[in-house]
Amino acid sequence: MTEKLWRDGIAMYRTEIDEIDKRVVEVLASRFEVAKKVAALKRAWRKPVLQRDRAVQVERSYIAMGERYQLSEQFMSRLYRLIHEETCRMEREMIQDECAGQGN
Ligand SMILES: C=C(O[C@@H]1C=C(C(=O)O)C=C[C@H]1O)C(=O)O
Repeated sequence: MTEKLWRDGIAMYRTEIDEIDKRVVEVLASRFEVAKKVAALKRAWRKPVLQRDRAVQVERSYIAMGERYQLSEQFMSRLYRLIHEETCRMEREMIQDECAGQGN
């Protein structure tokens, strides 16, 4: 094995990882875009940002999806909670912005 084989091999895999990461960020951004629409609906209907039952249901579904790919329950749970926390933060920010815009 020469050093060049290592460098070519790792470079190839890292390019692959970089492309996948780009897709991960794009998918996350599109999820947050939908959450902005949810926030607009909640604002109109005066509903709370945090919907605990739904969050529990989605977390379970993350864990179940992860199982199919041998991803640990702990990882899937932490991943969803992180996404959920940021989604709620963004929804609240958006709802507050709209309130400010309407002079409330
Ligand atoms: C997107 C929503 O708002 C919040 C965010 C959720 C999520 O990111 O999965 C789930 C429930 C809510 O706490 C929603 O109510 O569906």
